Amino acid sequence: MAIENNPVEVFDTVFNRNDTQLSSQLENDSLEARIFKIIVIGDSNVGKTCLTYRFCGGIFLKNPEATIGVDFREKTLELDGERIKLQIWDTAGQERFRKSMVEHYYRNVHAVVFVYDVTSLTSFESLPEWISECSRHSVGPMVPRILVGNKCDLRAHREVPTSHAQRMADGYNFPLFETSAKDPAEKEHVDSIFLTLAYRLKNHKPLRLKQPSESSSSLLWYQREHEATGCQC
Ligand SMILES: Nc1nc2c(ncn2[C@@H]2O[C@H](COP(=O)(O)OP(=O)(O)OP(=O)(O)O)[C@@H](O)[C@H]2O)c(=O)[nH]1
Repeated sequence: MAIENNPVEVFDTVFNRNDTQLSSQLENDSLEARIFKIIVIGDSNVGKTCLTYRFCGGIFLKNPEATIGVDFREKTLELDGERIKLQIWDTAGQERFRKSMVEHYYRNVHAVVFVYDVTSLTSFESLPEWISECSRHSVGPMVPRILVGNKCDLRAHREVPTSHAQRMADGYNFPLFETSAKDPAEKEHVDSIFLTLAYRLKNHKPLRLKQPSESSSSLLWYQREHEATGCQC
């Protein structure tokens, strides 16, 4: 089955979880690969799922369903001759879908991507609350954070000027990216968000995460497909 045929099924079969087993499984098992956990946070509908799909699968999802709990995607990168995996936690923006998972989002996180929608002032104004939640969950100041304004393709509907976003980013001392998960011409820009984090994380200590078993893992299938077709950064 080609990934384009049914990407939601491919990713979600094994890796959409909203239970407490997930975290302990990830934390207790032995390390098979150097993995960094990156969480993607922000209001519902800002495009977190689409950004992670664009980065991990190279595609744009027109009609993604609201994330329930968390979805995982992984991407293997080769940086300066070193292989690392980014394990990207696409979190639920809706409060009712994130309640039971919040503790798990933040545990042992290596980097955080805060996303807002440039056509929604409300989503931008929510950022301080997302940033505070992150700090409330003891994410240390050394954990890299990035601010991402998504949906830049909707130029006529923009509500958040770059200058405002830059002021906020400077205030927090985070890098700011503005991009579009939808516009194929922005693919490289989307990649650069995660690559920026990857380079910063390269010298960090990796999480000890389990490599899922080959027989049951859609994720490994996905990775093998992409490695076979050379679809890696
Ligand atoms: N025009 C445009 N639409 C986008 C873009 N990114 C996402 N969308 C659309 O915005 C809607 C929400 O996208 P999602 O990726 O599901 O948003 P989310 O932040 O993951 O939402 P939750 O799972 O509810 O937290 C979908 O209809 C997408 O097709 C973009 O860059 N441009």
